[in-house]
Amino acid sequence: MSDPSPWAIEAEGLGKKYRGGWALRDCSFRLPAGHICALVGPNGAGKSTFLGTATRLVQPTTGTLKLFGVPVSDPAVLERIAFLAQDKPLYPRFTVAETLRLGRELNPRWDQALAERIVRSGNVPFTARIGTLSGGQRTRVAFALAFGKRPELLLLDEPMSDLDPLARHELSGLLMAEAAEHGTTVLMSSHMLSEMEVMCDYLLVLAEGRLRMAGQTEELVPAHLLVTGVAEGDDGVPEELRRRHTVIEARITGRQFSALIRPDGPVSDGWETLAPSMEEVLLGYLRSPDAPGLIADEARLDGPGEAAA
Ligand SMILES: Nc1ncnc2c1ncn2[C@@H]1O[C@H](COP(=O)(O)OP(=O)(O)OP(=O)(O)O)[C@@H](O)[C@H]1O
Repeated sequence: MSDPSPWAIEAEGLGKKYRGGWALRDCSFRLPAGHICALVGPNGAGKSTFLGTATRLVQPTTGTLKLFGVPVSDPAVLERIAFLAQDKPLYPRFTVAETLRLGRELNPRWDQALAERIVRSGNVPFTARIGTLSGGQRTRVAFALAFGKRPELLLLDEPMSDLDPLARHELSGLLMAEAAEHGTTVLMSSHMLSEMEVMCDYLLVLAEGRLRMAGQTEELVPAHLLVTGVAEGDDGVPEELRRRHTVIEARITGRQFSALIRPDGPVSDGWETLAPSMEEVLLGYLRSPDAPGLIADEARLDGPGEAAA
C-alpha cells in the first residue's frame, strides 16, 4: 500500500466512442492525490463516461488511465476506490443493516462505526428495507457504503442531487473532514457550482467530451478577470481587448460590454475590472465551448514533478 505515485489519476489520450460519436475524446491530465476535485460540464459532456472508465464500467476506445500509478485494468485498483453512481444501485430487498454487513464482508478496510454514524445521523432505521426508503435516504446509505470502504479515491457522480439542503450540508462537511483527515482524493461530478466552490480545490471541466480546464482552483480562477466598458467595434467587444487578451465570453447590454478574459498583461484603465468567482469562471466556459481551454502546468502529464512520479 506504499505506492509512491503522487498522482491519484493519470489519463493519457483517453477516449470513448459510442455508435453516436465520441462521448470522451483525447482526454489527458493528472490529478495529484489529496485534492477534492470538481468534475464539471453541461449535460452530455462526458462526466459519467469518464467516471465509468475509472471504475472499469466503461471500456475506453483509446488511451490509458492509471490510478495511483496502477493501470485501471489491474483488478488490485478496485480495492482502493469507491464509486457512488448517479442512480445509487443498492439491493432493494436488503435491510440497511444487511447492506452495511455486505460492505463489511466485501471490504477489508471497512469502517463500520463511520458507516453507522452516517446512517444514524439521517435517522434512517437499520431495519428498513432499501426499497422502502426515500431517494435521499437511499443516497445516505450509498454514502455510508462508499465512505465505510475507506477508499483512497472516492468517485462520486452527482452525489447530492436528491438530498435536502440540510443533508447536503452535513454530508459535504463530512466529505471534507474525511478527506482532510485521511488524505482521501475525491472526484465529484456536479451541476451545483456554488457548492463545488466551497468544497473543491481542484477543477476538471469537460465540454462535448473534451477537457477544457484542469488545475487547482486557486491557480485557475485568479487567471481570469471580468471586464466591463463601453461597447465599440463590430460586435461591441473592443478590438484591443481581443488583440491583447484571451476573451472567453463577451456580452453586450445596451452600450456596455462585459467579458470574461484571461489577461495576457495589464488591462486598459478605460475599463472596469473585477475578480470573478469560480462559478462565474465556470459559467463563462460552459457557455463558450469553443473558447481556448486552460490546463494548468501541474495538471499536464509532462508538467512539473514528473520526474518524481
Ligand atoms: N451507453 C451509451 N451508449 C451510447 N451513448 C452513450 C452511452 N453513455 C453515454 N452516451 C453518450 O455519451 C455522451 C456523454 O454522456 P455522459 O453520460 O458521459 O455525460 P454527462 O456529462 O455525465 O451528462 P449528465 O450531466 O447529463 O449526466 C452523451 O452524448 C451520451 O448520450
